[in-house]
Amino acid sequence: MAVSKTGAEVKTAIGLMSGTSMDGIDVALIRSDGATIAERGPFLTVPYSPAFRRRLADGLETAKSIGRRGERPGALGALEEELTRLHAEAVFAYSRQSGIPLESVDLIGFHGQTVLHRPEKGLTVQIGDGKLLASETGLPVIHDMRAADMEAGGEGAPLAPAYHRALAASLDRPGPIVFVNIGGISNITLIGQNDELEAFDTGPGNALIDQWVETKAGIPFDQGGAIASEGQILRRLVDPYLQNDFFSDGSRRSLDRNDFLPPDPASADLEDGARSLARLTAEAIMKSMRSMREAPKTWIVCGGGRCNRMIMSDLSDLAASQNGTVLAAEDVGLNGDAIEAEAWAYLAIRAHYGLPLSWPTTTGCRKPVTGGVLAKPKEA
Ligand SMILES: Nc1ncnc2c1ncn2[C@@H]1O[C@H](COP(=O)(O)OP(=O)(O)OP(=O)(O)O)[C@@H](O)[C@H]1O
Ligand SMILES: CC(=O)N[C@H]1[C@@H]2OC[C@@H](O2)[C@@H](O)[C@@H]1O[C@H](C)C(=O)O
Repeated sequence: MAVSKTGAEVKTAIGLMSGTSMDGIDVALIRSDGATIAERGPFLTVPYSPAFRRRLADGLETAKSIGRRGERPGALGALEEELTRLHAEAVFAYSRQSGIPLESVDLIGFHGQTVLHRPEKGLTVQIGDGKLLASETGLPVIHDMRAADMEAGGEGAPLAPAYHRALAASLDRPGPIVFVNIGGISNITLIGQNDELEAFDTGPGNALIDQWVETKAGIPFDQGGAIASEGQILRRLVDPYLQNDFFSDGSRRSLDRNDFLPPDPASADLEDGARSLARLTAEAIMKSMRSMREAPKTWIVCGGGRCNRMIMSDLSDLAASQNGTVLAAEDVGLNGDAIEAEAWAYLAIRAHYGLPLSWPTTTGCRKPVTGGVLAKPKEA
């Protein structure tokens, strides 16, 4: 039995993330005592079929009518069951492909799929049946990690900051360090010189770009930013988004996928739209950063948006004006696709030890709060 410097036993957890891009299930593994990272395991992504992605998109529409987090109107209950079974299959595929036996795993950290996030109403809904996943995999599952934070007055997101801080501690880079996750929505975590955290969502990530290129050209995303690289920035597209109250009133720190909607398809050609929306992602990050107490020296970008070279070059130029250096996660030895799934594994271990998952400066909760609901597999 491995015991860490803090005296707590090192646990092995698999993390499962289905993010706002709704492109598939990310699977990762972490060994930790809930504080330091002892090991990061291999990573697997299991893409959803186009048909399942469409059902998830329909599920987001259906979920708009939810008033309490347990409600599952229409086909949402059936979707939840199928999503959970796909997660169980992803766990088995991960074990098979990595050669890691499930008997060596202590816990699963299960995010599920966010179908509605209305923090102003104290409502966040992730579909994903923890009990079913526990019985399918035979492993204890920690799920519903956003709920306790909301009950403590937080917005239920972002929760990855605890893990970003643990990663920052393992890197030999000048601080302050900021982690920038560019998924469907973008979010950041600043780790200050004294290890204090400041975190929030910053606006659209790739979701608007994905919707734009899908509508205009029938393709799911702008690979490498190739389409954007052929276009011009249209301020008439970018600026109205930056006028959104989210950036000025400071009352919200987290976003729903539907808080920002794509431009009218007739408003620009394919390339100019993609270029303008890539610019928007970078400018929204910078605009949100202005409220930070310290200017970061090292920027580490994770999530699929780091593969869009136009987002990365815009962000690099904007950060350079404040003496910041922008790096992709891979430049510092991390896997930029794996970080959110790793975070859910790490958070499961923290939840197991009753350690905080969120703080007033990350989600707006009243005091540091742990979370997660444990679902145990039935005794054989
Ligand atoms: N090679 C690539 N080039 C450009 N963009 C890419 C590439 N690969 C992925 N992306 C973008 O990244 C998105 C997926 O990112 P990611 O998996 O980080 O999001 P997510 O985890 O679903 O979202 P969130 O972090 O908001 O929950 C895709 O929808 C696509 O827009
Ligand atoms: C409610 C919800 O699912 N929020 C997600 C979403 O995707 C990115 C951003 O918005 C972030 O706030 C969060 O996910 C990450 C993993 C988090 O909680 O840190």
